[in-house]
Amino acid sequence: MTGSAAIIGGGVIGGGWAARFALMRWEVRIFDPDPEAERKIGEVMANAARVLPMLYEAPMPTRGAITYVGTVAEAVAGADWIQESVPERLDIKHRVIAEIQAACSPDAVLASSTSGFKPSELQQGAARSGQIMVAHPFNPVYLLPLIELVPSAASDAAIVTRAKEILTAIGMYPLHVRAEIDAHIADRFLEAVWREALWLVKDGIATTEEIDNAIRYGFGLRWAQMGLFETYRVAGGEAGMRHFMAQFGPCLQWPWTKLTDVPEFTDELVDLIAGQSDAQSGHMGIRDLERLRDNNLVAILRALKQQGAAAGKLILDHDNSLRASLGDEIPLVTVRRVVPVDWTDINGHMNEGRYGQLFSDASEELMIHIGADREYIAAGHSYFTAETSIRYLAETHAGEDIRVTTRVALGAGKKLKLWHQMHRAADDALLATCDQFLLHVSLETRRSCPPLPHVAAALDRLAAAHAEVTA
Ligand SMILES: NC(=O)C1=CN([C@@H]2O[C@H](COP(=O)(O)OP(=O)(O)OC[C@H]3O[C@@H](n4cnc5c(N)ncnc54)[C@H](O)[C@@H]3O)[C@@H](O)[C@H]2O)C=CC1
Ligand SMILES: C[N+](C)(C)CC(=O)CC(=O)[O-]
Repeated sequence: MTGSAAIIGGGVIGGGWAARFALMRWEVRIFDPDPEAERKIGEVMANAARVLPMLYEAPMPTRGAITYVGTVAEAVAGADWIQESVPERLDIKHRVIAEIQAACSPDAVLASSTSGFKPSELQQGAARSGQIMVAHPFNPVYLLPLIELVPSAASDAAIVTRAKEILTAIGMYPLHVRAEIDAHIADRFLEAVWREALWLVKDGIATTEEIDNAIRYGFGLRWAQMGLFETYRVAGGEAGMRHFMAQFGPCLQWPWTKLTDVPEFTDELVDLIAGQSDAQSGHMGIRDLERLRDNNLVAILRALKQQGAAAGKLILDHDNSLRASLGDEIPLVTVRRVVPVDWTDINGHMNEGRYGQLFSDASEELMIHIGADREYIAAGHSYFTAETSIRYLAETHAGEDIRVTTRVALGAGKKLKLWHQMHRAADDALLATCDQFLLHVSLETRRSCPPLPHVAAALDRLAAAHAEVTA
């Protein structure tokens, strides 16, 4: 699914939305009065274009065009999705929504990135409340899939359903917040943690760095994969959640929490926190920190994807939906993808083991093409690799767009010989070649045997076509 998106307000969050939509093939128009907006969004886009494709094994869709326009009306005319990401002030949001509704289609989704306002507050005085809802993202919007989708009672159910479909199609996870509440679900949670952290710094119990370490070396890792309740269920041992609550429930009466009590945000507290934060991370620029954060997120998300867990499961499903079946071009393009950060080694280039993986992926794609697919394997037949010879011809780096092409050099009886070539998309440089010999096997006897007739016939056709071109 694709369409056109209007981004109103192109700061940290609007820029992230623009990148997410454009990288998923949407045409994007942006309005932001800041004369620096184009430069800033360009930098967000560069970050996003480097890392988002690393989450996928499938080739990314063709990138949608991004256009900067001079008025809200130009941005929203004909747009299917309008994302308001102006500063967190209700008066500004009301003014901007009025301007948007004067020029947009009544059927368009009009979503706000607001961290705290309820949709009914945004709808006050609106020309058409039905199309307005909250779609609250998380920074960086181009990597983190969660969107808190919050309609009010006045929101149009059909438009909300469409909003969910669009978000899913661009790889996001719309969490439908059923009852509107200030700061939705996740920001209430973040605020609670933030308040406790402020107290701990103010009272001199911990520094900003010690608090960050308390999160990232421990429970922060658990939260990314199981969240809060599932984590605690496991912590209850064999007796599960009931036992956990019996043991820890009463503690809430103890002085363990100051959550209802807000520390005064004095200049002194701001100086204390800002000073500690400078001491902790001031040696790195914001862009360096963003890069570090993005690389770590890619590695975590890819690990979760490998396990089919939490946000990784979502990316896996989205990846599968982006996969296209092979055409009949010669040679066949069997892999088209971006090299992820977690594939590099101590030399800063792609580890040699990953070449093997890529050529193996290419063979699997070819197997699917000739009918030796999952069903065929489930029925007890497959190909095993017997010999591989790889030549590494040039360095390959994280973030590079690569493709593998495959020719059938021999397809006779149980023998299959493939010739793979790996190229960098940017300059067509030949990066590596692979000579691979496979044998058709019975998964029952684990011994070689001829393929079933339909696979043999498909292989014959492909081998003949490839031989013709090579001759
Ligand atoms: N920064 C964050 O971590 C998150 C922020 N949000 C929400 O996203 C919204 C935007 O926040 P940020 O991007 O952080 O702010 P920001 O300050 O980075 O960006 C706001 C942008 O709006 C532009 N702007 C101001 N008036 C405008 C107008 N009348 N029309 C169009 N553009 C206008 C500004 O020039 C600026 O580029 C807020 O509602 C915020 O609560 C949501 C999730 C996370
Ligand atoms: C601090 N914040 C309220 C703007 C945070 C968010 O809204 C979500 C996030 O990305 O942490």
